[in-house]
Amino acid sequence: MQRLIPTLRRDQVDEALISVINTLQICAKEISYRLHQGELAGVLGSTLDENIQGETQKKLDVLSNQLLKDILLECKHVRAIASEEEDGIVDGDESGDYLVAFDPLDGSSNIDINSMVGTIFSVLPTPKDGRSGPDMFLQQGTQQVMAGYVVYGPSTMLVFSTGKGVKMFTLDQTVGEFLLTRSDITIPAHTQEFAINMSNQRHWSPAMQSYVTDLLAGKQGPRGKNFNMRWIAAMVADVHRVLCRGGLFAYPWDSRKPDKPYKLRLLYEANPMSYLIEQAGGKATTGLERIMAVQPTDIHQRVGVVLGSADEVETCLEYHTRSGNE
Ligand SMILES: O=P(O)(O)OC[C@H]1O[C@](O)(COP(=O)(O)O)[C@@H](O)[C@@H]1O
Ligand SMILES: [Mg+2]
Ligand SMILES: [Mg+2]
Repeated sequence: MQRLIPTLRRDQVDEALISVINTLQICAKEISYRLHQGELAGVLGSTLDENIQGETQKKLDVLSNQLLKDILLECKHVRAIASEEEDGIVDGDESGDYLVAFDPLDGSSNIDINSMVGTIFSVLPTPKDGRSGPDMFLQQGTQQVMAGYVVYGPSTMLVFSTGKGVKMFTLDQTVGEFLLTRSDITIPAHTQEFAINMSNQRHWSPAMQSYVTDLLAGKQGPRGKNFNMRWIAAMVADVHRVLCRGGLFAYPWDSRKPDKPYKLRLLYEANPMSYLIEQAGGKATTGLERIMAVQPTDIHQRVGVVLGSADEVETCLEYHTRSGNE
């Protein structure tokens, strides 16, 4: 089975980027080890702090963030990092060619129940126009040179793309190395499976409500087929399932908190996952436009997300278009 670094060299990935990916996989192994020790490592539970988004931080959110930050900033190719758990960006090496944005621990609510969580990352080129600070990160998702995630499940998997398809590596615990287990991932265009937090249904836009109502109507409804539903409550795990067997994943606009109508973050969650989904032949939209075409205006910005099997995403968009994209 192929090891990580030789696989990247075969794909002619540039050495600086290989070094960034290598740094990320070192962090992943460290986080994976702590997670698998679970309660024994004393890392479960919450802290008394909130992050910039007003969410209570879990001990593992803080620990994973610190690990990624410390190790990435030691890599001379990293110009700066931005994290869901940091107020602002943190500068690295002035001459670094890459910026790394990450969600250190995705699916935090799953930590204490020993369910799937992950780490999501996105690598952007350092702009050469003299920009500094957070502005460096305000690039469209189409500019990403690499994106991926680590899913800490029954096995730990590293899934990423450098623009040449999606590859999946599995951590071999016996030798401590990520080995290539699947490549050229392709998402089927059709699906009969969707993932959405149904408890928010009454807060969605009329278009989204009517789309999901028709899915639930099954064979007797306008879609003429039955759909299955799954919700792991960790985007990383739900998107992993979509990459493995197709499906539609959505966290759409909702009216619960008018000042915070979206849940998922553009830089740390939506863009990297969209990059993978598109690399695997799927589609990723906000409900209005391609996610990777959104021009970020703030590093912590949030967006609506509808992604997955191409034809199903298109169908969902038709409901939005018909209702005038309200
Ligand atoms: O609480 P809900 O509505 O099920 O939301 C789950 C969603 O929130 C998230 O957990 C947000 O990510 P964080 O855990 O990094 O804050 C997503 O991974 C997931 O899709
Ligand atoms: Mg997250
Ligand atoms: Mg998180």
